[in-house]
Amino acid sequence: MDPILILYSVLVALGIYLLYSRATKLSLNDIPGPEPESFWLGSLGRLTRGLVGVVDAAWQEKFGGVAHIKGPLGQDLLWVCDPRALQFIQNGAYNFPKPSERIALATLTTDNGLVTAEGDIHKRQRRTMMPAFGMPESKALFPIFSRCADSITTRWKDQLFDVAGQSTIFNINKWVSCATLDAIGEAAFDHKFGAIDDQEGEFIRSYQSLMIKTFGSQKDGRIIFQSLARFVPSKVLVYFYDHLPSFGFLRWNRAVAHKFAREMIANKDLALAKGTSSHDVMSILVRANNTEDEKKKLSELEMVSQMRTILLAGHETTSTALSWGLLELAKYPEYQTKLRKEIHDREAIIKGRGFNVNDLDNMPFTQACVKEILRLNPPVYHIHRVAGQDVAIPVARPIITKSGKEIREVPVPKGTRIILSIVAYNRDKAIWGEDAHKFNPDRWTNLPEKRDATIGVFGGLATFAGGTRSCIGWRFAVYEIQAFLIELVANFEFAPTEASKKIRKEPCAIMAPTIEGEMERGAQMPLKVTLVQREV
Ligand code: HEM
Repeated sequence: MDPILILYSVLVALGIYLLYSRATKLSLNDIPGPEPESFWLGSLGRLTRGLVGVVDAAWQEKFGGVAHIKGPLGQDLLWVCDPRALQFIQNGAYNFPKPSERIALATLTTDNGLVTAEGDIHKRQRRTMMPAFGMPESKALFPIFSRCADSITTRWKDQLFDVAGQSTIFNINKWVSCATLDAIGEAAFDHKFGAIDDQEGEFIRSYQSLMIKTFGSQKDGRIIFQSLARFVPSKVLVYFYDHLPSFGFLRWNRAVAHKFAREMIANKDLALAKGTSSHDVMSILVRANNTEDEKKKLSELEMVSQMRTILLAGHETTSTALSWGLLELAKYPEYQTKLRKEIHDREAIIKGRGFNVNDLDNMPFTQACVKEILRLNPPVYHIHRVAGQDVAIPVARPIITKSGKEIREVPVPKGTRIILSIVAYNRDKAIWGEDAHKFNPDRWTNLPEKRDATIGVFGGLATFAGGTRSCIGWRFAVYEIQAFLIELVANFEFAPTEASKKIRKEPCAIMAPTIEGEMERGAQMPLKVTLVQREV
């Protein structure tokens, strides 16, 4: 056969194949979205460096629940806050795994724990850990949380005793961060870190503002590298992160945390053998691991990883939520006064017994404040996933495509990186009302009966995510926030300061509070604190 004819036939066949696959291949091209700011960064510069929630709010206003955005070098990404789409992705978690480049990064922060596990390994780890995070186990921790919150009260009262007007400015974040580290130490490990007394100890320092120091203020090169990292094998990436100078602080944290975790697990094993094991999260986990069938057990590295996971996932998240919450209460004194009145009224009823979880049933405004705090300023504002295969993602509200079609399902090609916007969902006006961007705890008493889709594990909020990979420690966090709020608002009044007007919602995987131009000083939340005068 004539070779020229063969060549032509091959080229024609190839052309037909390319046309066919282009016509049948799923594409996001018809889905509306913002113009990229540049080819190099796409829209990710603004999204990852601007104040948390600002770009999300603009996209939600303009494009609704779904937007096709460009990443660095023209990559296609999907940004989602539509309730039905979030529900679909979170309920089918194993079809939407975490992107490999994100797992490589998370491995540096939590090793091979629950946060980085996928598929069957995740299922096995989660099953072993669940007994430690049930309702009764979490309720039992309430007195620990109250005690740790009280340790702030004692220190602040000491400091305010001699001050005129019994009032001064504290960096709330630092105090709350230390007390919540103590709380997680006792509740999760039956260990006293003593952070509130020694705020400069090695372990404490290795966790202070960890996320800001590691993920704050990302340079262009880092954003581009992080996007291209999807093409690099995970092992190479992990090696790379292990040697990159900008992750030096995180590596130090890892060394300190590993030493602590290994000692702790050895102690727990010993206590179990002697029959003196206690009720903290890790002891429950060690016990559960000892009774599991050999094949389902967690290895030593997995146990160490779970300790790091709990420390990381459970500490800065909760202290951040509390810091933002106290700022909102400072900005809205009428709600602060209402909350304090409910707490004092309840104190009068329980007559010095100390609060317990059952008291919360009779404190609706306190509960409303906690929900509103977690709604308005979710510490984890974005979640990252990848489409494991070609998929049509359903949406609650139809989308009008660029070509003018109305669609109820978004066609998403396999491999597409998806950003789940918790912060946008939590401020969706169709769900939370026209004042969704404002702190208003009263909204919880008159929310619309019917919502588009119930997502999340707490209050219909996306704050703790939902489905198979929802936050395992959400009850722990909610009780902790309740206990701290009750203690602090009962005893102190919070007011804004000149510096607090310059607070930024810093994007660094969590929404950290920093002061404009002072990011190198870490998380700051300077509020004026005044001792509440009480009858004796
Ligand atoms: C206000 C506090 C907290 C917030 C806002 C929060 C939020 C979240 C979110 C959004 C996720 C899902 C992340 C993803 O899938 O990419 C998550 C997962 C997780 N959280 Fe939390 N969390 C909080 C407190 C805690 C606490 C106190 C603990 C433990 C004591 C904890 C342990 C975990 C763990 C282990 C996971 C991974 C679950 C899995 O993948 O199966 N979190 N958290």
